[in-house]
Amino acid sequence: MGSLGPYQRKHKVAVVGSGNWGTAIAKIVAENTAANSDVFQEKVEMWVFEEDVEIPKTSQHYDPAQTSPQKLTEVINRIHENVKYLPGIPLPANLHASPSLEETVKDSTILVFNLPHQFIIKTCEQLKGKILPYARGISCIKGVDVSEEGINLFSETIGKTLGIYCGALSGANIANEVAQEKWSETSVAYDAPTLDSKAPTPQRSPNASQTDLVQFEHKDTSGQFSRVKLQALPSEYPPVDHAVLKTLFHRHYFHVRVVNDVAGVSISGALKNIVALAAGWVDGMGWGDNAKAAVMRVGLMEMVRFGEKFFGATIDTRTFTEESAGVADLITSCSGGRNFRCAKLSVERNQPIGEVEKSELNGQKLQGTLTSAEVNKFLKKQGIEDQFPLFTAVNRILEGKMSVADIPSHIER
Ligand SMILES: NC(=O)C1=CN([C@@H]2O[C@H](COP(=O)(O)OP(=O)(O)OC[C@H]3O[C@@H](n4cnc5c(N)ncnc54)[C@H](O)[C@@H]3O)[C@@H](O)[C@H]2O)C=CC1
Ligand SMILES: O=C(CO)COP(=O)(O)O
Repeated sequence: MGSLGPYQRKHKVAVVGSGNWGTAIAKIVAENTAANSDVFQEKVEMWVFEEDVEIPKTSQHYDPAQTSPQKLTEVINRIHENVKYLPGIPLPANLHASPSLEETVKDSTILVFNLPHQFIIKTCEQLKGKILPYARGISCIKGVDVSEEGINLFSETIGKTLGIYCGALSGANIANEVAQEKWSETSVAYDAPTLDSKAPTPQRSPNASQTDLVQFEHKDTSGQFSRVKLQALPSEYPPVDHAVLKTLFHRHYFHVRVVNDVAGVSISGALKNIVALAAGWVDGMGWGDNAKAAVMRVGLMEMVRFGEKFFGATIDTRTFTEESAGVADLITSCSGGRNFRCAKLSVERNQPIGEVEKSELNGQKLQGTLTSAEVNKFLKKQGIEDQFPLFTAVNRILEGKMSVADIPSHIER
């Protein structure tokens, strides 16, 4: 592609995570860095939580002479396929798998985080001090960092842990469909940090240098904001803005809309997983599409209520209905997502969902079960479980304290 224009340096992009969605997003990013080599270095590093794998007999790469298991990173780099988490999908040759977190992120200016949410905090702890201080992040994680004490978006948790700004990517994106290049949309949320001198007067810091940026970050359930100082990206690099992020993620089969509402995009991606469990159970009961639509209606209402209550000052509730990350993701997840499919099977087989997850997903992870427990713990602590009857019902069913048959009467209360 063209020249660097006024910029002397190109962005180096790393993807932290290589599961089903992690690998699909790494494929997109590597395709785009190759197609836009004026802005990005072509080679993309992808961190793999290393494990031994066997190439299945059904794969064109199966070799009967290979009798012992092989390292997943070596397989990906040799045959350009993630045989365990995204089988059958050819990966670009400029995507390199690495078992080392430190090597993966070295010198990277854009970090894409894409792991099941239960692993992100530990992974970020290991990244502390290993990244460029002016790097920028995008979290593709669907989950929220909830404890009894408070809620953080994972973009915020990543940002705080690493001292960087982090946005979010979320949408109606079943990974296998996106990897097969079937058309879909997504939402990228990025509210670029501003020069401190441009900050609203009450928040302006008298001691800030021209290179300091500030970000106003949701603080806690009181709706307060904390002021976070960030290192500005050196002027040798193209600024990480909506245009650059669109160039990084948009493909002819993956249409990106970039918005500012990081909270709305993240919250809907996390909470729809709880609703998808209920949709799967209801479907497993054979109750039909009307019943599933009822669960989705109440679920969407609770998603919006949760967002307004705990992220009221920052969230744009139109995100829930107008962006891919909102109702579109709810619909696709309640049609063919893993949470939906495993919940449905658990009713049909009368088997705990955790057992279905182990037997059906080959190491992929459900996010709804854990998110349900985490959100419930938080709601209980706030004393407002009754304002979220569907979320509460899902948690009680997972805990074995309520049956799926009780959902209609419970959500009508
Ligand atoms: N799969 C999908 O269709 C989509 C998933 N997402 C979201 O993307 C995020 C990542 O999901 P997937 O890539 O699908 O993951 P996945 O469900 O395929 O999970 C497996 C991944 O977890 C890794 N892992 C296992 N133990 C680990 C450990 N102790 N530490 C670090 N990593 C470990 C595995 O190596 C593997 O890469 C989730 O939050 C998910 O909700 C979002 C859109 C679509
Ligand atoms: O987030 C998804 C689709 O947008 C995938 O959901 P599952 O994790 O339930 O498969």
